[in-house]
Amino acid sequence: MAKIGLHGIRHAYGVRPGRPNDYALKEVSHDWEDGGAYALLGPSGCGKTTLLNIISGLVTPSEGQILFDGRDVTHLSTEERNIAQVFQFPVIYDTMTVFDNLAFPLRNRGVPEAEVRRKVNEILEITGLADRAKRKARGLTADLKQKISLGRGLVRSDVNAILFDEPLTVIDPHMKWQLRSQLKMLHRQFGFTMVYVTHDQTEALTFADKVVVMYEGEIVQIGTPAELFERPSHTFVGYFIGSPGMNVLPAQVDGASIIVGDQSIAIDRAPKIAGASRIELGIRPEFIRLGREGMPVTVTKVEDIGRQKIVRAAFAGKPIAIVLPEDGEIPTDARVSFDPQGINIYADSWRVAVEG
Ligand SMILES: Nc1ncnc2c1ncn2[C@@H]1O[C@H](COP(=O)(O)OP(=O)(O)OP(=O)(O)O)[C@@H](O)[C@H]1O
Repeated sequence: MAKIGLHGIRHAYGVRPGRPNDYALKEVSHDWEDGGAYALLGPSGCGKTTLLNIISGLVTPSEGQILFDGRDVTHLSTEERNIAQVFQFPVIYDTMTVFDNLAFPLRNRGVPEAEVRRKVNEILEITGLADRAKRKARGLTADLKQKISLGRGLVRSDVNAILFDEPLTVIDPHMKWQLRSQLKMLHRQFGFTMVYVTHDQTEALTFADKVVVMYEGEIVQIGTPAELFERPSHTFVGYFIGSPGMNVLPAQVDGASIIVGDQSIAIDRAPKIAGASRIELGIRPEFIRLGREGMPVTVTKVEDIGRQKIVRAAFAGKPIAIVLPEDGEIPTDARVSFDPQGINIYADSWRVAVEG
């Protein structure tokens, strides 16, 4: 397994890019730890596959360098980079048995047959394919075929990294959870460096130690699921992670107070906002207290979602969401207060530090 270094990577599909928006991938400079499980998360078109393909060698970046354990691999092929890949749709040999499909990447590299059998049997158990080992892949369901693809990605222990591009798209919803947990377990067991592309936050948050959130060709935050929840670096992260997402309200700063509409909210210290043209206050629905004290709010709708209620309301003329426990009370003259722990200030969409 390898540490992956991305140094000044940018990529444009068109020739002679000029403006920042000509780049499908804007500047990326990060080191990804050896043995880390990373998820690339973001909406369609934000550049996830482009970045994954740059790591695998399917795309050569317009600018920058990729290092595996310090060695420059920017111009090496996927094969030379020694990477395993699992794509959205199964890539398997229909005429081979399940066993032979799994054995293929090992036999291809001259692994001794006894070792091939040991390793393939292990993967057959993990993927739940053992009872179908002798069957031809042809005629199996899409689910099972994709399990073979996953197994082929996992069967080699000598790869530098395993890359997954939305691998569970064709998998039945109830089996997705099971496979995700198996991948996580395998990661713990073998310490593979894994990069997993998805646009599904649940998938990213359950699979990865570190989630890389992308937006419009940029990495906007790399963090643990807890960091993304508690301290979103960019308003997009707040909006994209969580259900419902973070409330983002237009605001103004007056010393150590944040003004939203006609309400003033005291914070610990004045935030650093010099030169910013747009200030926003971000607060997750879980950090708003609804009761009889605090600032006025007008409740517009209550949605029951099992163990919790989502209250939709108007605050200072803007719609907000509040999460309450199932038995949470909603007074007639409802008021809200914001938990200071949950307040984030954004200047031009980026979270700002509060001056110390
Ligand atoms: N081969 C290509 N030629 C030209 N433009 C491309 C090519 N591949 C991707 N793009 C563009 O680059 C941008 C990023 O695409 P990319 O496929 O990396 O995003 P993504 O986040 O993986 O999206 P999705 O989840 O839909 O696969 C998009 O605007 C896309 O249209």
